[in-house]
Amino acid sequence: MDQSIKAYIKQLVQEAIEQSASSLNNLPPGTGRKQYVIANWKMNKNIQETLEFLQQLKEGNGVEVVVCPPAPLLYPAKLYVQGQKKEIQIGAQNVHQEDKGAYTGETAASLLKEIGCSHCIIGHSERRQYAQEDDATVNQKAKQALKRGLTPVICIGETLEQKQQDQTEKVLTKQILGAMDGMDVSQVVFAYEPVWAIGTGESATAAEAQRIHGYIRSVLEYLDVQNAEKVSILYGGSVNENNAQEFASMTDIDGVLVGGASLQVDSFQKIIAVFAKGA
Ligand SMILES: O=C[C@H](O)COP(=O)(O)O
Repeated sequence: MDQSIKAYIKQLVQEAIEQSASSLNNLPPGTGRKQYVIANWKMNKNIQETLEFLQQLKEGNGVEVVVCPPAPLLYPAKLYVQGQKKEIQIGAQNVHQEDKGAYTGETAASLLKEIGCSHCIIGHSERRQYAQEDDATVNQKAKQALKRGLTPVICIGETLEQKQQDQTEKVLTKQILGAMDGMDVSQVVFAYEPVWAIGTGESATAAEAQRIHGYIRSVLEYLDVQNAEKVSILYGGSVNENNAQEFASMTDIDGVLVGGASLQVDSFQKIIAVFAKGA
């Protein structure tokens, strides 16, 4: 990273720390930005469970509700919500970066679009860990998703070790600059998911998350000062019906990406209701 970027990032970190105190003063959430509640089911649920869940799930009342089931369930899920005329969107958990070809086991963005997906999660920490996806791959996948009309939900976040070594801002900056290379920031959604908070029951505090979201927005401003304010930045990591309200009250937290608590329709619906109040 060249020296001028390093100096700029240092300044951003300082500003984000200073701003975090003022942004905690109960400012209204998400100044006009879309509010999202996204379910990432990971490798859970079968067809019957999916349809039962979607049958019970109500619309978002101004919140963008996106359900991301495993790949084989995307099409039945889409057909079901379409048949019910429900404003619930269906998103994929992954996409391949190439248009088509000899990529066994992969799914093309064009096919996801054809079956009615609206969004695609990209760069989830589990993909980074188990499928060795790096920032360059995330960038290629996000470009491919956009090319085919899917909104990328780009996941970033530090590990526990990186947090303990005070590397959070540095790691996030690298992930953001890598993911956004040659891209228009206004076209994507970001999800800040600290790896240490995923599936552990130990979420970031809302204040911590707000400070980091403010920092992420500062880096987006560095890339595109005009559009950074429009980008929805979601928090993910042990969100549940009990802590959702605290996250929703933060000015730079524009929704949540929910794993475990999205598997039960009741708890997921309660999280949606929290964000619908502010939407
Ligand atoms: O994509 C969702 C995240 O990995 C969060 O999962 P979790 O809510 O089970 O911690």
